[in-house]
Amino acid sequence: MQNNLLGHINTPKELRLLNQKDLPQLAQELREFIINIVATKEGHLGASLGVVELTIAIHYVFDTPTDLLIWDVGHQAYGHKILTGRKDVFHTNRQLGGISGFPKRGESEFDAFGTGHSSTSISATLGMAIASKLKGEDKQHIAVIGDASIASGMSFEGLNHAGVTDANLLVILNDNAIGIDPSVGALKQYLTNVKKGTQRRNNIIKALNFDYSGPIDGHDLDKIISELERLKTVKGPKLLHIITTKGKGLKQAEKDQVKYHAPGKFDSVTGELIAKSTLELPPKYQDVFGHTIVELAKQNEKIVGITPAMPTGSSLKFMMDELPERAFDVGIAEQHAVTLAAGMASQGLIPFCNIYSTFLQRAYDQIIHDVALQNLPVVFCLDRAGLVGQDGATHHGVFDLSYLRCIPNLIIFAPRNELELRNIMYTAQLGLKHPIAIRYPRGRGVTLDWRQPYSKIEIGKGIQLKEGERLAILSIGTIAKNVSEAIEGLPVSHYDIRFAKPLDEALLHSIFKTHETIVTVEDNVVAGGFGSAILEFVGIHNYKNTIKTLGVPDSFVEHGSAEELQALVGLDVEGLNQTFSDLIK
Ligand SMILES: Cc1ncc(C[n+]2csc(CCOP(=O)(O)OP(=O)(O)O)c2C)c(N)n1
Ligand SMILES: CC(=O)[C@@H](O)[C@H](O)COP(=O)(O)O
Ligand SMILES: [Mg+2]
Repeated sequence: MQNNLLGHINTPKELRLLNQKDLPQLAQELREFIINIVATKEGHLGASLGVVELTIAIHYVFDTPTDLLIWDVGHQAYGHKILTGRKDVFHTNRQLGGISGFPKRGESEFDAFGTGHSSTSISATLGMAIASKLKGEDKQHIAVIGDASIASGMSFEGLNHAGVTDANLLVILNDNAIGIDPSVGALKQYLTNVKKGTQRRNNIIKALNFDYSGPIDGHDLDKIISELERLKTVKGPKLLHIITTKGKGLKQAEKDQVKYHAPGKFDSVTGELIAKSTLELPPKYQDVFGHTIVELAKQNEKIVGITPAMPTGSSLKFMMDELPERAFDVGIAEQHAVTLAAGMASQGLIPFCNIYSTFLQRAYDQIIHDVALQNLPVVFCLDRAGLVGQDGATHHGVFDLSYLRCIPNLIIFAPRNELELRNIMYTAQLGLKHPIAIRYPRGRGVTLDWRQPYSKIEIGKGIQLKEGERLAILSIGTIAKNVSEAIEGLPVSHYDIRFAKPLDEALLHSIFKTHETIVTVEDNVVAGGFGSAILEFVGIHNYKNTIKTLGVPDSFVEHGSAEELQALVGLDVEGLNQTFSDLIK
């Protein structure tokens, strides 16, 4: 047997020169390559390990990049990146200045479509197939989508459309029966029945006019290759159902698929996680949310919890474990999650709808039309607000203040620390007359002793944190920590305005009358965000003070650690200190 096949392969063209019998060895080498690098550099692991054979087979059979290949979400595309010219830079994956953790058009001609958010692949690939037809081009269009992502509404919109076209579209359903957390819903049950052969006659995919084949073993290279060769000759929309194991090839990753979705650092030989000491560290905001909702829900039976497919990430899992009948994982279905919450609120329940800030973008009309317009008191908990770090541009939660602030009826609050998060959750469940959005970041807070007695927060009230002269700094949310450190020793005032809406106008009037220069600080884009709200206030009241708005600039911020990215946009302690010091010179 030939040794070190991967070492000689940099492109799919070179891959296609291999003898098919050597491909299992290549699969083994590719797996080891991924494991070795992700073990130290971190990133998504299980999904890429599960599609190693599929990745090789697709590039072996199809003429990529002429044939167009789209990876849904894209967190499983590490093997694809390595086989398409990025092996030597793969160690820079997700790091500042390095390659992206997701497919990206600007990064490679093999990345036919940028992804990161799920369930876009069928629509995008169908669009490409229709474009090829109109342009008279003869090529293949392949979407690879997981069992959790295909259950999303957008995927069904794509399938529904594709089924009445003659588009040359191949959808490969990579069914490993898990998303990040175990897949949920009736479709999961349906797919299980298909696998058991009890659903042969009423095939949903066939009913949508697709040529359905499978299910086949997605780790059997010969089987996949021969099926892909056959499908290449079939006209119209086709769906190949393959069964794989998430984490395939690393024992621990196969066993604990949730943990090894993105495990952090681990031992590449044993697979054991490298434990970080969490002693004496403040809690994650997610865990504060998770424990607090359980505490509150035990006292208030109207409280329900909702997550679209992120129970572990959001820590709603704590409530799902303790109060399973009142906590709902609805799958990758942000739009449904929001309107479901609206329905519940219309009947007197108090839904805490926890959605990552970036994923809530998908449910924008539902927030306006179903929640705010009817003034239903849904409690939105927007996790991962601000710069999230290595997931990069697709995942930063830096738009929410802008996209929410223009919506009537909606209260928008950003806690400065864990206690504020607990207290606003406590306040919200006491009963609000409006919906509220509470935004907080990924990761740890600042307060070790965070389980303190609850106190009610007055809606629309900001607070002064430090008294100074001339310069007033107005911050919102957890960026207050950087501001506090940056102003140590400086004669400036610092206010935590807390509510982007409604603004504390009385406090603002007093600030504008006592300070010449005002600086706003937020970890949201400056366009339309908190600073813009202050500028609107200034315009309405005709203040002549000098105003400076600091935040994320009007461009997409790439990947890197959250600290590096904050520094990049001038929101780190040093950058803020420099700006403030210059202003009081
Ligand atoms: C719109 C959206 N919601 C949620 C997520 C978070 N997310 C990323 S991967 C994933 C699970 C995907 O599961 P599946 O499609 O089965 O792929 P697998 O990881 O099993 O390969 C989720 C929920 C996302 N990327 N996009
Ligand atoms: C691919 C994807 O969308 C998720 O896996 C995301 O990376 C999770 O982010 P957190 O690690 O912040 O939960
Ligand atoms: Mg899956």
